[in-house]
Amino acid sequence: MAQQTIDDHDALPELEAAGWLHHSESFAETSFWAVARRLPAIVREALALAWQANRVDTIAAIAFNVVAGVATTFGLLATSTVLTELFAAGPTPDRIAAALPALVVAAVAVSIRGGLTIAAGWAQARMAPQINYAVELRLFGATTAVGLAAFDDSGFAEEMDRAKDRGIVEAASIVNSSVDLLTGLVRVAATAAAIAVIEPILLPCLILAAIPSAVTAVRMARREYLAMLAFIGRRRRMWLLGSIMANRHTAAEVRSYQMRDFLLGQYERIMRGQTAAEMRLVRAQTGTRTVGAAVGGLASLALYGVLGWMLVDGAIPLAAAATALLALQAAQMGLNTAIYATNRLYEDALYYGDFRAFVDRAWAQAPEPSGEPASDFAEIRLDRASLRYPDTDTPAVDEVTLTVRKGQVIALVGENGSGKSSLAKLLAGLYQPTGGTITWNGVDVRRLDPASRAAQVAVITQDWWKFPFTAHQNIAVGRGDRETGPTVVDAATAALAHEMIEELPKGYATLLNRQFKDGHDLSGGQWQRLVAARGFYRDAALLICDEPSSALDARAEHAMFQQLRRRPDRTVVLITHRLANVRHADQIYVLHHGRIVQHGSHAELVAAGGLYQELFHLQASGYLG
Ligand SMILES: Nc1ncnc2c1ncn2[C@@H]1O[C@H](COP(=O)(O)OP(=O)(O)OP(=O)(O)O)[C@@H](O)[C@H]1O
Repeated sequence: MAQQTIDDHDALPELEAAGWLHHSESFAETSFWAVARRLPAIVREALALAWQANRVDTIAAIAFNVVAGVATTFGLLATSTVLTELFAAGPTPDRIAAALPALVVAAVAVSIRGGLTIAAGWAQARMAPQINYAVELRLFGATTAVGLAAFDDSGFAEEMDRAKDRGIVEAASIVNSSVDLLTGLVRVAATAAAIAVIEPILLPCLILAAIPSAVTAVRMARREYLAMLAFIGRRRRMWLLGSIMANRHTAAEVRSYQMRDFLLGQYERIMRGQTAAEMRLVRAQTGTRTVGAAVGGLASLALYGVLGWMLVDGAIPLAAAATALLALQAAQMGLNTAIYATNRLYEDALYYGDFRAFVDRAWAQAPEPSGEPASDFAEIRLDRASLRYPDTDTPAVDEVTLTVRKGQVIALVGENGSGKSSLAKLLAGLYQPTGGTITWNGVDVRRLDPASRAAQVAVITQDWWKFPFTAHQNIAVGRGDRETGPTVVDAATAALAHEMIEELPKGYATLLNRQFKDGHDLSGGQWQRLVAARGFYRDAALLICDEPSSALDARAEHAMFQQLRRRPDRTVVLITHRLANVRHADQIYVLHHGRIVQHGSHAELVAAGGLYQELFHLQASGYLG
């Protein structure tokens, strides 16, 4: 038989662009003119952003640039007077003496312009950190508010990455580019004013000469952005592979399964495609730049040709022609600044647009903070409640009807994938049902304020995260606003975690992450005790425990289930595969393919026969001789 390789099974399928990206693509396909039309709105938006960050700096950056522009006009006009006086007939000392006042004005104007430009740059540079501050808070405010269901959309994670990686940076950048654009335009206007005074016909020629550069700049920005969209799937895959190959948590598995060749091979294959695509982009951009520069050069040549022709023709005196030349050069520099800023602004605005769209969409998927406050928990009832995840054919929870009352211990059991965790998430309010209803003390949960309901629920999840906080913080985050109730030590003691924490190098103050100095890691079971302590610390009326003992040793498991016994003021919903631990539950629900197929007490279910009895006997037989 031929040897099978991992690639035979397409181990890493292509990562397709997600649905969330479509909006950005259609925007990116807009034309040059559409962009030009959008430009004022982008600038307005950038200024609003700057205004929110710091009004004084915003006003300073704009005002200093405008006044510097006015100084430029005066400088040029003064230069024109200087040249006229110098080129006039008469003895040289007289000519110099006549030019002197204008020379002083020109020198003062240049000094003022230089000083103001530095001051404007200072104000502009101050804005970036302040904008970053505001925008980062805005992003993470949204990512933490969005409902859990949003994370089931593959595009959400992708767009979140982009908003985080590029969107934040671009916010400060669009402000910068907008101020640069204004600066460039002010310079052009200032020099144009001087040109208009000296020789108006040169003005339209100047504008015509600038068109090739503008078109080139926008073309290049569009192509860059579209390429980024096309690259994103590949880059994401490279990032995923890179994080497997250079990660402390994966290092052991990568070595024990000897995955090195496979991972490097996959990386190389993707990298090859990516490198080729980036080279193609560089070639295309250089082509566009070359054509743009050639056409732009010819246009400038034509402009100077017009000036030369006017001079030869006697339509313009020599002094005016010399000043016009200076003004044209200054105007072209201003135009270049403006065009370069437009180019950056266009590209940055595309990224920033993604960021904004992401934040808006995330907020649209955040639970409404309105609704009536949830009264103290007495009963939660599911009536034919279903949960179907996006893009799945079958519901994970299928028309489940059950009631959980205060003081009860309820168990959910069933084989892998039968829907236990999904049902627990519905009970916890992490998802809204996609069918049927859920009522909390008789009120439809959709009418309740989500935060007041969540405050009464604690979930000890199956797939917890190792938060890089201290041991104390890892427990205390269970309820950040604790005023009464158990202390962190009480909760740790209940979860059999206290002694283990005391033995850490800095006890409760030990940082639980090896990637930082003096950081420490825990074993799987030790982490699980800490996670349970967090759940106990939350001290909620409805405690949902999803496989809380999967990594615990026999003693810790025993202690854990002692803690989970019936208490009149608390309700426990317990998910476990170790059926010995659910014997004392008031009601056991057996799930299969998302449906409740049996329910009753342990004795009733064992006596009834069926799935529960089968699973229980299978497990029990392991303990018998
Ligand atoms: N976020 C999700 N998106 C899409 N499908 C999901 C998601 N989470 C779970 N599922 C699917 O829903 C079904 C039920 O999963 P669930 O995690 O609720 O099962 P479970 O009974 O808790 O399993 P286990 O005993 O293995 O923990 C499974 O088919 C699973 O693949």
